[in-house]
Amino acid sequence: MSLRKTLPIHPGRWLAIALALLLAGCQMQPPEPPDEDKAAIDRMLGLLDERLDVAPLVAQSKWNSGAPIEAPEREAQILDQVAEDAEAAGVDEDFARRFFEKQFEASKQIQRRLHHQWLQEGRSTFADPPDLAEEVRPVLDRLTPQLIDSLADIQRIAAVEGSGRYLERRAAELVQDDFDGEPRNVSIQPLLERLAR
Ligand SMILES: C=C(O[C@@H]1C=C(C(=O)O)C=C[C@H]1O)C(=O)O
Repeated sequence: MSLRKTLPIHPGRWLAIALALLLAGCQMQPPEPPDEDKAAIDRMLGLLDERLDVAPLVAQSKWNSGAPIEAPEREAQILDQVAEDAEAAGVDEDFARRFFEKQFEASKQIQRRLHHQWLQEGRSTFADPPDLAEEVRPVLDRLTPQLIDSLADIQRIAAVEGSGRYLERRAAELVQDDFDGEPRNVSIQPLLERLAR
């Protein structure tokens, strides 16, 4: 039996079939946010990465001074400022609060892991540790208003289809994956909860 008989499709039909397949393929692609929303998400992820990078400096400074990793009065002070700035930027206060609480958690996770590691290694003090109050906390304080501006962007694009999926994918590229990426996951969690898939 010839091929022509087993597959009796008129040559002209192939074009229609190819077009139909192409269209079906397009519909199967998950939606992507517009470029400017992608840029806003990338900006947020860059800031999260910068904030996580500060944690080892905090850990060094506390290793030398013996200060506790948990500093609840410092967290409360940041949250007061956050509440004020969030209101001015039109960011939902509960969202901002939860977001920063997760950033504290991620930072403390890194600090605890490092202290644990240094304890195991029997590490002595660092020769030239950064000063927590004078050098390290000011870096975090400079990031806070930038993060709040970025939260305003995130809030604006929260309903954009595919924004959560895009953030998750880009986090793997733009945010450090130290300690098996656990601090990264903690830091992006409040954003993933907010953004549409
Ligand atoms: C970074 C510090 O350690 C912890 C984490 C904080 C943060 O991420 O901003 C704030 C206070 C501490 O509970 C610090 O003491 O400054």
